[in-house]
Amino acid sequence: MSRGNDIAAALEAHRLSATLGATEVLHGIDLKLRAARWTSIVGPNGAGKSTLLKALAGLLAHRGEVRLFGEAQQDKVPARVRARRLSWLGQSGTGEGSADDLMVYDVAMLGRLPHQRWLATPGVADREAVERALRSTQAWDWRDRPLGQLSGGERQRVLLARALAVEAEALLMDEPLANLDPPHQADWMQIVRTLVAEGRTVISVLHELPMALAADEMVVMDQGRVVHHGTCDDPATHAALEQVFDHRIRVHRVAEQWIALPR
Ligand SMILES: Nc1ncnc2c1ncn2[C@@H]1O[C@H](COP(=O)(O)OP(=O)(O)OP(=O)(O)O)[C@@H](O)[C@H]1O
Repeated sequence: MSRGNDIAAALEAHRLSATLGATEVLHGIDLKLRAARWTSIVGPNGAGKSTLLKALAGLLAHRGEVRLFGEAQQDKVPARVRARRLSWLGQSGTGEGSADDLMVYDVAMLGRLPHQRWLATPGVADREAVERALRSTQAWDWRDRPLGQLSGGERQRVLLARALAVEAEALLMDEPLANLDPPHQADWMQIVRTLVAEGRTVISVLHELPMALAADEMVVMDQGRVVHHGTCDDPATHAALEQVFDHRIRVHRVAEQWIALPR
């Protein structure tokens, strides 16, 4: 179920379906994701979370409609304008191999491309945005190292910095915590809270349920459908979460946060 219609939406899906190979993996999804909120998307392996995120980001052919801040792709919004409004962090290791020879600084600077004129050199605003982003993920000290020489978690922090450097209104992240150690997971959550406090919208696919439950809202998926969309402190959201994981987990309140324990 989607939440009410009286809210400012950052992203909306109407009857969204997607087919991969010969298989339909998203089946007519209707969804309205609030602006200036952090929404987590959760569900079992193969539920369609990454596919939904890619379709919302405009990275995947689909049927139905996706609206970004009220504008449909069919409205012919120029790609560069869209790229300034929506930033994407894909699953770790997918599509990044070709960046291995690039220096960390240059990888983060790629996030500024939507702001730069064709073949123009980066300006002061670009350099400042990149430094802010690399410092916020504690990757600044590696700025002169090639991406390919970093560990999985270090690399993830650089790719997060690239996504932050866009300074977009909406950030879509697919498993952003992959490879991050607990302190950097906590840092990621702090970064997300700061972004949301600035009025930005964050949508993240997460397997780490306690982190996912720290979001404002949760979209619970199963078998290519959204089976629930609600706030993270709503008992109905916890019930939906337990249901899609076959009641193999249970949501508890511990030290003023929600956690999910195996049962
Ligand atoms: N290229 C493809 N061709 C056919 N089916 C695909 C293809 N890619 C993915 N799928 C299927 O689409 C479904 C949804 O995949 P998706 O990656 O969106 O799931 P997910 O919820 O993100 O899973 P996970 O938690 O394992 O990352 C899965 O059943 C998957 O096997």
